[in-house]
Amino acid sequence: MAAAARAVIVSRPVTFVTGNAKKLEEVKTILGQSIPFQSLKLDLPELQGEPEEISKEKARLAARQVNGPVLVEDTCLCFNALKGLPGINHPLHVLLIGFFGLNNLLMAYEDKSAYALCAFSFALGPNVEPVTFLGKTPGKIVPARGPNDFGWDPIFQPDGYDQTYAEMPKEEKNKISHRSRALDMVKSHFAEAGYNFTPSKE
Ligand SMILES: O=c1nc[nH]c2c1ncn2[C@H]1C[C@H](O)[C@@H](COP(=O)(O)OP(=O)(O)OP(=O)(O)O)O1
Ligand SMILES: [Mg+2]
Repeated sequence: MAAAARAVIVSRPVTFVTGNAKKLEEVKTILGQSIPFQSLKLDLPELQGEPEEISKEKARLAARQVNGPVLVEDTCLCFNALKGLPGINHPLHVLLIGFFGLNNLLMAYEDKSAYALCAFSFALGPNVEPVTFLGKTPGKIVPARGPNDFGWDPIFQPDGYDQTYAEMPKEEKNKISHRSRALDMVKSHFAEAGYNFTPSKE
């Protein structure tokens, strides 16, 4: 990718707004030193609607509160048998808390295929329209296998793998995950725009 003609100096670090420690851990690993950022937990509404719209509105709300550049993220599983439901922040997500609930939910359907969806939005500030990046990883829902320490990782087996997200080494998940695919687009966008953010002290 061609480097931006000139750097755009931004005198604030990027704030990644999340309350989810596991998500933050993955984002830190995936971004490494490529984008300096700090993290912050804010009490934002869990909006309903289309992924892009939910994500953009979350970024607008976050940018207003932070009064600076923000990155926000929403993730969900989408089942093809249910035409993409539950989707981001859908009330059906309570079923995901118990894998039994989820496996029962799909019991009636032959089609166990699903995709992990990640929406990142970046807003340069409170008065700048956010840009959104969607990352998707296709796979299927299986009975839980592997450590149970991050959401639905034990029940999602990406296509082309015989391990669930939970069973595979972290580096492997981070190579193919919905999150890393979306972050690749974020990185390209930052490189093209030539953003040069002031590193955080975190
Ligand atoms: O890679 C993942 N692998 C497995 N499970 C995951 C993943 N990523 C998110 N999850 C789970 C966490 C949460 O129970 C639900 C909705 O995620 P999501 O609404 O984006 O997260 P959240 O509300 O905890 O954090 P935030 O403060 O960033 O909105 O999916
Ligand atoms: Mg959330």
